[in-house]
Amino acid sequence: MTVEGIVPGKLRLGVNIDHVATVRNARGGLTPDPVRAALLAIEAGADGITAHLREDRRHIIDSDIARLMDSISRPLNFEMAATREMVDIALKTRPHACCLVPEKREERTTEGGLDVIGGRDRLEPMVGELAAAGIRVSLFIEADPRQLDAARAIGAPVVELHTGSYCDAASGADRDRELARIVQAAAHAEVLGLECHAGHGLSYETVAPVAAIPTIAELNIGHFLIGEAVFVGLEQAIAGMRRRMDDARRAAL
Ligand SMILES: CC(=O)[C@@H](O)[C@H](O)COP(=O)(O)O
Ligand SMILES: NCC(=O)COP(=O)(O)O
Repeated sequence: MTVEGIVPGKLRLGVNIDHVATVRNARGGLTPDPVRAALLAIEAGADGITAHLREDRRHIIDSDIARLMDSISRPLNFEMAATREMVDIALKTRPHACCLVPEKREERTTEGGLDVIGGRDRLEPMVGELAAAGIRVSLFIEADPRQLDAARAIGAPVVELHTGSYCDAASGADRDRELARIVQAAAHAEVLGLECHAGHGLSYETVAPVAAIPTIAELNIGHFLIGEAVFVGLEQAIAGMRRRMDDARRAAL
């Protein structure tokens, strides 16, 4: 299935619009509209849109997903917990892609990767159901080769490496260590034949070394871009990220 916005070999940018909805929900109204943000992001060069429908609907709500499906011309990457409720919503909605992420109501944001090893029996049938519906399934995991092996074993074609520990590292040495884990995991994904994405916490300061990893096909970035957009606008914020990604990838080739 050819999907507009997916060019083989290009490092794609998926813009996560969750936190436009966070601002909207702060007052319970209709603005700022995350769908308008998605349309502007696509105009600014986003290759896809990511939206996380959390169980507690703290930001993206069900009608946002429906309106995104009706409005955007680029692929929707629907982030969701691995629950029956969310699988049923995904099967009804049929987004281009689903990314299964761990979720706890008490967390401020995603705290870690999906435990595919421990949750294999529960995850494998869900991956199968979503894939059978023509949805590209990715698993949001730590940069751990064992989790990649498990993702491959249950038939997920894509993994997204959690870059939070790398982005949040307290020192240069810690950041270098976390980056090395991501580099090794991305290489392992290629050996396994898995498409490799990365995301969480990426910013202008941290994106280049991850974008330089040649086997990574897509970066999903949201919180930093929405924050930057408060000061310079969404188009300029995205253009700045796109430029840093492309410069890093070009320098690495
Ligand atoms: C999985 C991930 O890292 C993010 O895409 C996720 O959406 C983070 O959750 P919040 O957007 O609620 O912070
Ligand atoms: N899966 C990562 C994502 O979609 C965006 O994460 P963040 O940039 O909002 O931390």
